[in-house]
Amino acid sequence: MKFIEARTITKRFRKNTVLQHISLSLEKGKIYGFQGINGSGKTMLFRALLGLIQVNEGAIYIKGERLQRSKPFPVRAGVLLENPGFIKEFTGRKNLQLLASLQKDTSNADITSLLQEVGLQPDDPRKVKKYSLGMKQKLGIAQALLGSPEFIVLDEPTNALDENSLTALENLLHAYKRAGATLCIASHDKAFLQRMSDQIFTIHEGTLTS
Ligand SMILES: Nc1ncnc2c1ncn2[C@@H]1O[C@H](COP(=O)(O)OP(=O)(O)OP(=O)(O)O)[C@@H](O)[C@H]1O
Repeated sequence: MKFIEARTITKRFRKNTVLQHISLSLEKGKIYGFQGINGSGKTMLFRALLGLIQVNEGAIYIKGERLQRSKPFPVRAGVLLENPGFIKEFTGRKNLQLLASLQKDTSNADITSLLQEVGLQPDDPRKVKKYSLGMKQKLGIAQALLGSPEFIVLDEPTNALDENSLTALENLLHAYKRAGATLCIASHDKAFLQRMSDQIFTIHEGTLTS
């Protein structure tokens, strides 16, 4: 069974068609790259696959189950979309602890290792409002990976990362893949996408090609 299947989905905002008859089929334990110019529809496609927007036509299936607004999302998903939400008055750890409290099976030790894995100091006393851009990006990635989700969606995860942090991110994402996660990654960094992806899709004006 496919992990995710989109069958001829179309999304329109009034007369503007932002996704056009997109079909795709994603397998478990693979990394899929998405490239395309600004405004081509990458984020919109991610929102649709996550059930965050309702499509006008077509359907999306996760592990064979049709996505429906009335039902909870069928698998645990971790998401980094533009402008991740943090509570800026809290430390990075406290932000993750808050999220983890919604998940029964994420311990403090898990949070410590995750912070280390993304390249943040687990006991950094600074509040997030004092974080640099790259640190916020790392915390956003940690939020997406918290609780080892089966489905990981990352929009521009390399933004603001230095060279060493980029290498660490690549290793980390490969580890999640080896553990069986399915990843969708949008990036303007072609070399990064080439290194990471089992398959790369290109989106152009809401239409998908591979
Ligand atoms: N809420 C909205 N209402 C109407 N149109 C929208 C809305 N959000 C995005 N769009 C339009 O949908 C299209 C696709 O946008 P999307 O954010 O998916 O692009 P993208 O490929 O992720 O771009 P970027 O590389 O800049 O992140 C664009 O034409 C955009 O203007």
